[in-house]
Amino acid sequence: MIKVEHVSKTYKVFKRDAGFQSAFKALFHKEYELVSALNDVSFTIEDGEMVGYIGPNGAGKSSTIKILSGILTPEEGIVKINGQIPWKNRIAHVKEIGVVFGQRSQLWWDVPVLDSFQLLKDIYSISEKTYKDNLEELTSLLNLSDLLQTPTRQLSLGQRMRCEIAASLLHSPKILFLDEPTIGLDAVSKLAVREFIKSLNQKHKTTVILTTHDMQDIEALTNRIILIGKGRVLMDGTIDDIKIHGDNMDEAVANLYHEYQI
Ligand SMILES: Nc1ncnc2c1ncn2[C@@H]1O[C@H](COP(=O)(O)OP(=O)(O)OP(=O)(O)O)[C@@H](O)[C@H]1O
Repeated sequence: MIKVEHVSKTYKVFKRDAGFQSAFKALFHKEYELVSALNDVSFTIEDGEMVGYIGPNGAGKSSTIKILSGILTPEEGIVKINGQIPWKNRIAHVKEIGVVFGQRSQLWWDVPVLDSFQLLKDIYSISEKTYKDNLEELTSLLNLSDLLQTPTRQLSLGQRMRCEIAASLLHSPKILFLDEPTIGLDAVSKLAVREFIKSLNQKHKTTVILTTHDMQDIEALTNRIILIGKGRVLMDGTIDDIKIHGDNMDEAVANLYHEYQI
């Protein structure tokens, strides 16, 4: 179970105007401003749920995922994931979660994908049997057999994303965080990724939290949606609760953003 209670996160940002003069001044006198990313965010997600976490650019989605995965520490509030505090019990926690950031890679760029998988096996202390079984299943479901010997840098975006998803699941995590997993993918690759996530949730009861701007992803995968804007949870409901705001999902979500002025 994921329990998020009254979480707030503020970034301290170094403030500097453009230009040489200002760069020189900044050597002696640094000015900072505070950017509020999350403001009193609370929600609970049960085991095996698939939840869409949506909101406009800068709403606080990635910050939430980073806090849930233990990369960031909030100033206020508490998060418990299967009884553990992500940023405190980091080693135990990372064994429970898989994370895919669509815009970043967790694979080593210059080595064949299989070598990255082997490294992850060692990092996560995955047993020989679990590794073999998972690799076999993921290779077959994500159609990886022709990609495993290829260095990551030579893969197309869609090929890489399938490998990233496999990499995040080698250690059989109970929870999967997906931050824009289909960004930039063509229609065929998007469908393949969606189908895989759906079957993963059905077969292994993996809890999935999905952030995306792609409303087709949301419709295909989730029923529950948490809408966040300007760092606050504005709505926690179903696809139907969203759909009543427009003729289709994109329009409904745009209308909601407009209504909430986010
Ligand atoms: N490392 C950082 N340093 C300073 N400010 C940051 C940092 N990361 C995020 N922010 C700010 O925090 C706020 C929330 O950002 P966040 O990346 O969580 O939003 P998001 O909902 O994931 O956005 P997007 O849909 O554009 O990816 C924004 O105002 C952003 O500018």
